[in-house]
Amino acid sequence: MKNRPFHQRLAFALTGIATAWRRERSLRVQSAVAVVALLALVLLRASALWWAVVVLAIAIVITAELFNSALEALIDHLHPDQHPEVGALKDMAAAAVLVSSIGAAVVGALFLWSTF
Ligand SMILES: Nc1ncnc2c1ncn2[C@@H]1O[C@H](COP(=O)(O)OP(=O)(O)OP(=O)(O)O)[C@@H](O)[C@H]1O
Repeated sequence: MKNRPFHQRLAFALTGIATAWRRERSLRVQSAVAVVALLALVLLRASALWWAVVVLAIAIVITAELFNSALEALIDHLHPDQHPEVGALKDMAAAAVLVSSIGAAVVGALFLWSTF
């Protein structure tokens, strides 16, 4: 059913996060790195602008990982057999996580470089 109330759609999204958290080790590792980055912002008294950039970088990585996980689950469900196109699709989805992670690493390096 379309156009459900906001609280129901929020519950669906939170369930999605919980499912990905249980299934995906990568998401748990990325979240741990994100917590370390946020702690660094607190300890090094980062400016509001750095908070905004780092939080955005974290959100992009987590979002890419959630899409990657959802796409992998969908592909495996619809097409459990081996196929070169399935491999290519999964590799492209994984590339999205890699690109966003490199961007986040650059943001982290620039923050540390500008602080010390
Ligand atoms: N059904 C398939 N057919 C062909 N190649 C596949 C298939 N499933 C996976 N592969 C190939 O094997 C690689 C690893 O696949 P897998 O599903 O384990 O992804 P992963 O990146 O290890 O998953 P995760 O992101 O959860 O760690 C893929 O990148 C892809 O190249």
